[in-house]
Amino acid sequence: MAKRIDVKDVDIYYGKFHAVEGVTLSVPPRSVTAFIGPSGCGKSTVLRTLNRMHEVIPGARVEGQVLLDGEDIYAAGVDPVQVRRTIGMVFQRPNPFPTMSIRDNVVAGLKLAGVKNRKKLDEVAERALRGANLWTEVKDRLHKPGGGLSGGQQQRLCIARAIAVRPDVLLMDEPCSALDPISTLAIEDLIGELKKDYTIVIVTHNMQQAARVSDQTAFFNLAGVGQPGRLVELNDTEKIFSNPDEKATEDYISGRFG
Ligand SMILES: Nc1ncnc2c1ncn2[C@@H]1O[C@H](COP(=O)(O)OP(=O)(O)OP(=O)(O)O)[C@@H](O)[C@H]1O
Repeated sequence: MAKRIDVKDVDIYYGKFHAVEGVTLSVPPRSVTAFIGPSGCGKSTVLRTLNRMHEVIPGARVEGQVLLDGEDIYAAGVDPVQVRRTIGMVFQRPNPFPTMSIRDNVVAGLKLAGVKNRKKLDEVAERALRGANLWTEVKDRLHKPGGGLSGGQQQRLCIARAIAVRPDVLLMDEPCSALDPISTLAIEDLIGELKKDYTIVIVTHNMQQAARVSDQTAFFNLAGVGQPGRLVELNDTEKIFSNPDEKATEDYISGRFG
């Protein structure tokens, strides 16, 4: 079930380095939000704090609140592993387990959670692969290794793996940057389908992609070298790309900056 995300006054540090300052934003359920901005402004850093993935980086630290349907994911007693199951993530480079079968890749999370029933696992694998628009391409080779698929198929396999555990939110960190244009379009179409069921946040360097897939766009920027990244503007995607409120946004999207 798609849920709403509210980020409230979040600051993010890597050790002593203040990477991101004062970010407040909301992501409605069943919508796509794109994060855009120049390299190093903190897009991936903010994305990772939405499911506590930054905690795997030594020294990374967050101040502020991230609420999932009003519940603070950083509250005492909240299990980060559970948070990451509820808020799934797809990375820049497709990262299936290469020697594991396609079917086992998809249900890896469920198996880890102790689900053993073969029929149930087969059902989930089919549902997730259909959801990721990959079923017809792989249904006759489910027991072949995931590493044998094309890059675009591998990325859809990773999306299937993410949705197999029925998350509420899907985070995507430049999911098409390693893909060719045809595979990119397949993923973009898929994002359009998935937003009927999920809340989606996508980091992208490709502004046309942000314009094509997202409902709202967040533009991040740096005030200067060595300064923390900040959220400059969050608005409807149509407005960001036609008549943004901030001059810095307009300069960036019109190519006068970055
Ligand atoms: N693991 C890390 N350890 C230390 N500093 C980091 C780490 N990851 C990112 N940073 C720093 O935090 C800042 C924000 O980086 P981040 O990767 O979030 O930016 P980004 O906007 O996603 O950039 P890009 O578009 O190039 O991927 C940068 O100054 C970066 O060097």
